[in-house]
Amino acid sequence: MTMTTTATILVADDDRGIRTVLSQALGRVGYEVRTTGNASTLWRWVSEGEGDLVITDVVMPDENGLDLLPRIKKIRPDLRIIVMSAQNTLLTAVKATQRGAFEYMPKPFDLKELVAVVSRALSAPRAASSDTAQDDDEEKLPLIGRSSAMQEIYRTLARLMGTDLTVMITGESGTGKELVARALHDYGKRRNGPFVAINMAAIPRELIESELFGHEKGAFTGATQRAAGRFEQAEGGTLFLDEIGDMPPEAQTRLLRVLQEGEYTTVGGRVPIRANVRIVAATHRDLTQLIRQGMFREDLFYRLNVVPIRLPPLRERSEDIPELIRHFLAQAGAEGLPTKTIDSQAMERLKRHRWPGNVRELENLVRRLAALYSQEVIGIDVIEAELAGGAPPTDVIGAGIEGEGLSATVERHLRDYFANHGDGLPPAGVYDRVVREVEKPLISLALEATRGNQIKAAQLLGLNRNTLRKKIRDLELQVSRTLK
Ligand SMILES: Nc1ncnc2c1ncn2[C@@H]1O[C@H](COP(=O)(O)OP(=O)(O)OP(=O)(O)O)[C@@H](O)[C@H]1O
Repeated sequence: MTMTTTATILVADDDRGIRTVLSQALGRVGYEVRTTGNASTLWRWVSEGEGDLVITDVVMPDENGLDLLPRIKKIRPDLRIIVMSAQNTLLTAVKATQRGAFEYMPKPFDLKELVAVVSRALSAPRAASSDTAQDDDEEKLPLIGRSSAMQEIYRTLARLMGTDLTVMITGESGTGKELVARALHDYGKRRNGPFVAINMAAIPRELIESELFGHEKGAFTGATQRAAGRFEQAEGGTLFLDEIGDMPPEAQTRLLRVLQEGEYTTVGGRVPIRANVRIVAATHRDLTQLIRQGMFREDLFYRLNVVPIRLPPLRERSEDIPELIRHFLAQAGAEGLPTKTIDSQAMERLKRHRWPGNVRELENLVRRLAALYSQEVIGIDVIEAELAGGAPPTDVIGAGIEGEGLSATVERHLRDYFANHGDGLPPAGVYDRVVREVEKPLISLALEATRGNQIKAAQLLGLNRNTLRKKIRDLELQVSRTLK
């Protein structure tokens, strides 16, 4: 390591406690430390050419630290800046990185880690900083939640922004893996290229290779013309391989070759094609167990697992639930459904729920609340009834919860719904709204059971294939990529 011990560090934070702690910790390692509680003093020091490194807070009385970043970078492009913030959203992490921060540290942080980051920042080579993206203040946050688990994820995402590293996202179903994959793309350097997703569990196994790599005319029966694969479609962008644990062995071997050699051939083709895609993979399965069972190639795992991101189940970050609920209620409101709030007792109950279906389950519940209940404030009774109704389904239609038939369950829901409107009537269009509520899970489950095979799903449902296709479109079910 270079001689960094005489470096001067400028610290700006309006919290005196933090200033003291940082002074002590950094002073102990031998740095010189100057602290201030406001942005203007920091700016003065920087513009006078002082300091070798800046550590700044975001929210300060006179100015937002993030707004200071571009100005500092302009006059002193080489000055390293570490941003610390208790305002912990993905946007803060991303903005800090976009505006040229060396590192972003969500508060509270580990002092040892901060000291390590400082030392890295001072010794890192002064390369031209990565191109900064346009930043859009009004941008909608794609990921909600400020739990420490989510903050760690934002931090990783911010770090990955300037890279093309392969990422493996693991987590239970509905924890937001696809959303994270999209954020990696949308905030990364390939954001102007395509984002292409493919779900291994939703495509018949025998078609996966040709879906991924494309095929030549005549490569197999039915291949009447050349078709581009997802690798080709994702050229210059990101390829999201969802449910990678379901990839058949031959496709695994082919994928491994692409990752090793950077080239692939189409099914039936001979000429190697250079691949220019960033790979993000995801799975809810335990890949190490699949490796042990001989169902997943270990060498492929290591090629994919360059940067692992583990999304924790919702029950491990229940402090995020109120914010997620507000977000989904607002979303429902923006779609024209009545706006609602949840009272505190109901909220507590929701925070205690185990959420086996994670954020997706929560999102669906909030949508039901917005669509099916007339009261503006949702109380504990409604929540209890809803959570009971979401109990695992039994295997026979007609034998629903508490021994009552499906029809009886539906009737009970509808009775409540009508009753909730007292003497008035619910908003017009009840028929379509209710039928949709039933159709959506039914079709979704049928597709899941047939691994996304629409012909089989149509047979199972007893529907004409075209009718099924239309319903999938109308209900906005995503089939080829993710089974919702
Ligand atoms: N942190 C979050 N903030 C806002 N919405 C979220 C968050 N996490 C998940 N969601 C929403 O929950 C739903 C499920 O997320 P997503 O499809 O990304 O999960 P997944 O882990 O990929 O699920 P699966 O493994 O079943 O494919 C989506 O509608 C997504 O928008």
